[in-house]
Amino acid sequence: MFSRLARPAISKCITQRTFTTSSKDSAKVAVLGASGGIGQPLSLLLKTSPAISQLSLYDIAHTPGVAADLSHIETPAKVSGHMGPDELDACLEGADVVLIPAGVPRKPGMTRDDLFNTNASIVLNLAKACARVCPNAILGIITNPVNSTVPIAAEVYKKMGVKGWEKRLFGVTTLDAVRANTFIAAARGVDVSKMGVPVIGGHSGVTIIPVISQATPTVSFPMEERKALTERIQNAGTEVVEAKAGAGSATLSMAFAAARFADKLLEALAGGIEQVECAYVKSDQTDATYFANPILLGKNGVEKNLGVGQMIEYEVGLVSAAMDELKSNIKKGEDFVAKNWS
Ligand SMILES: NC(=O)c1ccc[n+]([C@@H]2O[C@H](COP(=O)([O-])OP(=O)(O)OC[C@H]3O[C@@H](n4cnc5c(N)ncnc54)[C@H](O)[C@@H]3O)[C@@H](O)[C@H]2O)c1
Ligand SMILES: O=C(O)C[C@H](O)C(=O)O
Repeated sequence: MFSRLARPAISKCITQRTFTTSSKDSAKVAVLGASGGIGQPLSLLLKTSPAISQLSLYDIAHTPGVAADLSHIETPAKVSGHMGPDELDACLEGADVVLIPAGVPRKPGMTRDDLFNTNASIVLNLAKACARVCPNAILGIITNPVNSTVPIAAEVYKKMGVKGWEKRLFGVTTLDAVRANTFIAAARGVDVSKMGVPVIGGHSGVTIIPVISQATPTVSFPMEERKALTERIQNAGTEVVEAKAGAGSATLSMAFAAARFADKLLEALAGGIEQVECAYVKSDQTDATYFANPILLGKNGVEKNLGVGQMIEYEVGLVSAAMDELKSNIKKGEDFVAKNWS
């Protein structure tokens, strides 16, 4: 019942930042929403990446200050700050990777879907600019609700005739795996830097599905404890929102997660060692047309979708329970672009 997949290890801590590629492969990375709670610590972590030669920061506010501050750090990446729509194209020109944490976060009592009305149009407009200025860049969307904002960006790319976007568009769900690794390693006293737990599905409530039966190293739990851990991982975002009591949602752990995703992506794009990370992508693995599971990253983005793998009955039930919400979130994003396209 507890079968595991033969696939490269999913978890590698950012503190083990080992790049096999040389600086000549250095990339331009753009962060849209760079002055925010996620944007600032994420930009800090990216500034320390040996794989980045140019860090280009965009926001509607405060970017000159954030860029000036980061530019004093004694690492090679050159930093530029761009503020307001007139400077968006300059930020994106020549970008290899664009990370988008622009948009409003939750307050206590809200669901991620409650952010749709504000964040959908932000992502639509930013995706339009990316499709026009850097259509071949890899796009990593952090803005919630991820289950819907990724389909929004996809519809924009389709409408603007961008080819091959399916390999380059990612919903960044790395934080779910980071949390699963942390909680499960702690529950079993395992070295967290060696823990790898795939988290599949989407990025909200029941659509977050930790596949504990595929954890490496193997861990075993009685069913009650397995359920409790699963629910804690599903509700971890809300745990932070409530603890911050109106001051936003996860920012520091999210910045760590997005930087880890970027590290792996940049290593893979430069032709280094193959990397695996769970991410929410265009998918034919289930009935949902977008689905997160382990992805083999390569020179062009998605090298291979590694699929959901074998699961125990409990986890199969979690996938079934997620389907209605996931499909409706996807449709909501697609319908939004259809109704608001101009
Ligand atoms: N994918 C995940 O796992 C995950 C985790 C945590 C948070 N999030 C989401 O990330 C988003 C950002 O969270 P935060 O805590 O950084 O919020 P924040 O409010 O601290 O920062 C958001 C930033 O976006 C900027 N912004 C707003 N509209 C913009 C636009 N049109 N163009 C460029 N920038 C714009 C704001 O000026 C601000 O600096 C939220 O939607 C949140 O729900 C996702
Ligand atoms: O919970 C949130 O609203 C932010 C983010 O999606 C998270 O999982 O922390």
